Amino acid sequence: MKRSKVGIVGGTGYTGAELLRLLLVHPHVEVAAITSRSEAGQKVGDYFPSLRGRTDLAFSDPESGDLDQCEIVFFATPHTVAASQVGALLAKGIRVIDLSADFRLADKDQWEQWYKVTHPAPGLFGEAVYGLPEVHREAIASARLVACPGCYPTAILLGLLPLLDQDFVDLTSIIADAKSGVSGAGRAAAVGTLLCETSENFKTYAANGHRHLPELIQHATSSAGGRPLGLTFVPHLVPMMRGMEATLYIRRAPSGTSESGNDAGDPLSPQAVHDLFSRYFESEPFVDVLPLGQHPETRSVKGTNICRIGIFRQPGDGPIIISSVIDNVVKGASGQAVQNMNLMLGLPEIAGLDYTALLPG
Ligand SMILES: NC(=O)C1=CN([C@@H]2O[C@H](COP(=O)(O)OP(=O)(O)OC[C@H]3O[C@@H](n4cnc5c(N)ncnc54)[C@H](OP(=O)(O)O)[C@@H]3O)[C@@H](O)[C@H]2O)C=CC1
Ligand SMILES: CC(=O)N[C@@H](CCC(=O)OP(=O)(O)O)C(=O)O
Repeated sequence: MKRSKVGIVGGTGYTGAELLRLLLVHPHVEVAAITSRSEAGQKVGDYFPSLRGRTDLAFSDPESGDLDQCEIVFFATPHTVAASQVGALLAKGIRVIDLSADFRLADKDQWEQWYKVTHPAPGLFGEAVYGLPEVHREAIASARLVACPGCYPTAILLGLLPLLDQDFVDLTSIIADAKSGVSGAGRAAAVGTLLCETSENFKTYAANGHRHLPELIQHATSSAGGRPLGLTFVPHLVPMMRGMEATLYIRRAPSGTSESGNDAGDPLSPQAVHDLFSRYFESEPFVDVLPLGQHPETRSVKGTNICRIGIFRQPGDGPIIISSVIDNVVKGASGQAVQNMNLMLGLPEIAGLDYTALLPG
């Protein structure tokens, strides 16, 4: 079978390197071009010793034209880079998967307010399909521009989805308490991610409003059929390299029944919520709903494209508690991008993504 040619813009960053790790052993595609401004001409295997012997590719300059041979190009670049460059690729019939936030929001003014810069491609607003396969699988398959979700929205939305269109849930009081490994900040991040700054330390950041908040609200509201949604989202930085955990607190709608959470017939009992999640994700290859009472761990998904979910409730009529874990660099970025690519190329969705986490890892 002929392999489809794919290219990567931003090959020296964390998500670019992770795309390489996944794509160089993918059975149906060939990485034909990978760009870096700073390392153009350098052999990929010399730059990343982990990839020695896996490829003869060298980084090329983004302006070299090497991407033109590709059927699909990934942008693993900071915000605004994809928006500046995708127009030219789309005009040549090349499909694009953007890992950055350039096309995740529907409203240009809102995007500019949160990203504090003028959007370089206003004409492409509304064009991209949001690359969360669990919601938009069919649209992704035929899309020419896919906007991969942020890592926090991936973990949080997957933990909320089955509940969003349920009348018994109070959508106005959801709390998402999320923690990310340091790699989430990218390789180019400076002092804030140094070992001395992050080890033996734990902190909130962007508690006044993280830029993933409008992305979360937009896509959760859409899955809730437009019902108004109130979400408090606070991210934390934890001293580990990879991994993300989101603890979600979801309360009963004021009009809902208020019997004890364990009563038969109570839609907010742990068993009922577990049944709902199990049915919802039954045929999803990358979402694993744990048996009741089991706590998901980030190390159980490290290096994999899996989102693992646990469901809990404390005695009384308190909130349902969902714990959702992903590897921020895989399901939160590059793995999800490959999952989207598989859909776009009509390949099995799990092709090149069937990994098990390292333990210990
Ligand atoms: N890290 C993570 O867990 C996640 C990251 N993301 C998003 O994915 C994108 C990439 O993130 P990450 O890999 O962490 O970032 P890094 O900072 O690690 O890498 C960025 C890459 O982009 C290249 N680059 C920078 N500026 C330009 C430019 N103007 N033109 C072309 N290439 C450029 C850099 O190479 P060079 O300078 O050599 O050209 C480098 O290879 C970001 O938008 C990020 O927000 C999304 C989800 C999770
Ligand atoms: C730990 C850390 O700093 N994480 C990043 C999120 C990474 C990500 O998904 O961001 P994009 O929306 O930029 O793609 C942050 O909070 O800004």
